[in-house]
Amino acid sequence: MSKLELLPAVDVRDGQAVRLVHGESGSETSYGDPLEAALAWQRAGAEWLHLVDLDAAFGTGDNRERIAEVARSMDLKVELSGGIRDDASLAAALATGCTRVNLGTAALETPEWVAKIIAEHGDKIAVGLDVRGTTLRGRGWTRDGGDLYETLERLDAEGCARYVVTDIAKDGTLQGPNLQLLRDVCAATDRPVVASGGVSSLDDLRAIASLVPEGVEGAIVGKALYAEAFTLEEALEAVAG
Ligand SMILES: O=C(O)c1ccccc1N[C@@H]1O[C@H](COP(=O)(O)O)[C@@H](O)[C@H]1O
Repeated sequence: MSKLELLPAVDVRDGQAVRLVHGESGSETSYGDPLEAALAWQRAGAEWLHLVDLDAAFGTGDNRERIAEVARSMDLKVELSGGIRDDASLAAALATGCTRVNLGTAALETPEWVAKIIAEHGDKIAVGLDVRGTTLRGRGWTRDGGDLYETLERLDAEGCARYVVTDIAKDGTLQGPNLQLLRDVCAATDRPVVASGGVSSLDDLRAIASLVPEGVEGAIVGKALYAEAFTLEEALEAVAG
């Protein structure tokens, strides 16, 4: 079995590292300084950081300078998300030196622009497929944005390099990942899939790792790490191929 990549998450709202439940604004638990959180994951051996500007995703402002400071301070690979919806926000995101960006709303609302930047930037662009059931959600997960599988087919045809798949119903709940959704998405695309939402235990990570042969490449881990359900060192050991 190949190794599953782990991406500890640092979501930033109002300058603080936070975790949400179901991605709902107002459900924040704060975990302090985002740079300290990111450095802690790096010290623990992370190869990736999933860094999210939640205010930009919700349209309640942005944490652009704080996010850039975190991204630039890291020696590891950074996946940057939240509010990347036009040329200016994309340029600012790429200027942080991040390894790739992850687009949500733009893939639903401005498909021509997304097709153009996929053609220009290749695997520096991932698309976040944030779903309730099989309906995509954008604008801070507050607005419906079409059918998962129709959008996946379109993005595949445009050359999208990878997908970050989040089951909103699971996100931030510590109730376990939606393995069937991951299997279904992997069956519908030949592009790698990063799993997001619901991880609560090392067994959950082992279950996601069992889907590597089907196309799952990585897993984002948030609340379980902050809630100390396990350490990042234990998680990396659990999924080492
Ligand atoms: O990660 C979350 O908890 C989250 C909650 C609510 C909205 C967005 C969230 N996260 C990330 O934001 C991007 C979408 O941002 P945008 O639509 O491109 O502005 C999405 O990929 C999630 O990773």
